Amino acid sequence: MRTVLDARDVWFRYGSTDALRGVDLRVDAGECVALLGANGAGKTTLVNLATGLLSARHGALRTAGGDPRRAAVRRHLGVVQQSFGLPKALKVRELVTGAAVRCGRPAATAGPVLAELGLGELAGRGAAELSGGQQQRVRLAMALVNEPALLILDEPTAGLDVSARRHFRRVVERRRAEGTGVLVTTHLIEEAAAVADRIVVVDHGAVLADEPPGALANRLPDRTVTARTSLSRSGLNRLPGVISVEMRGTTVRLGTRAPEALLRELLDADPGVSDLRVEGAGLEESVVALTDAAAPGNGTEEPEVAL
Ligand SMILES: Nc1ncnc2c1ncn2[C@@H]1O[C@H](COP(=O)(O)OP(=O)(O)OP(=O)(O)O)[C@@H](O)[C@H]1O
Repeated sequence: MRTVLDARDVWFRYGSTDALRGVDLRVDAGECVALLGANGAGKTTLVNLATGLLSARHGALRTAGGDPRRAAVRRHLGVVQQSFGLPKALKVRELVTGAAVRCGRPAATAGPVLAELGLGELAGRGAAELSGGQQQRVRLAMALVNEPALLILDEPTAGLDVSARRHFRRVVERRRAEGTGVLVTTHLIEEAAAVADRIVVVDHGAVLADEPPGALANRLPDRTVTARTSLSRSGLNRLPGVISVEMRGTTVRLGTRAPEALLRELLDADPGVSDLRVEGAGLEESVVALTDAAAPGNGTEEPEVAL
């Protein structure tokens, strides 16, 4: 299998902030990898390294064709980033045609891509006259028009409605079936699970997990039980069904996949427990679970987790 993104032991620092700390990441042709992390985890920094905007302080990063800092290599990339503003003076057709020509493709390649993305009727409109969702479709058209070996999508469906999101995914899926590798960043577990062959979880610039969605889901909590209790961290960790433990004073948040059984155990272990609440679990609990799992002693020791 051809590799279209290969990052090895990549480190990057802004001033005194280590944004990436020894990241390994690989995307093969025809594969979709989701980079999942909370705000500030390091996703955009990695994307900026993969698109040649930044240079790694240490480590090696190659995309299809070689070093993405070289313009000839970037021609094999398609990138969709919300922060990439569209020149307002240009019309949709000019934007997509321009993207094709800049990558050495005939201007005529724009037509089918505009049609595929439902932009045919908007082709004569100025970028300033488009809705946010329509602008995002234009960005995708510009990214696809050079038939990229690697498509990088940075939070691509943020702000899109359900049907636009579905359409966006279908278009990406089609390219993937044709052999394009896809790297998509998100902070939504559901989004990552819906689109990816593999999910790479990053936190504070380090990779916590790199697994297929099914395998990862079994290790992550889908509910949190919040309570006030006098039980210690190790006591809480020993309760059956506990996947993650966060303590804030006497309030604890327990990640689990079996909330009913855990509630029974908790009430048995501490009859004085109060303020019980069961809610859905999110990325924060997942990161705690993965951090705990990676810690010595499998998280059964007393030290506070770093969150
Ligand atoms: N230009 C910058 N100067 C200094 N620090 C920065 C800069 N850009 C990012 N950082 C820091 O680097 C770390 C990683 O940021 P990055 O933008 O890569 O995260 P992210 O996962 O993309 O977050 P988000 O989901 O909020 O976009 C954070 O601690 C952030 O504060």
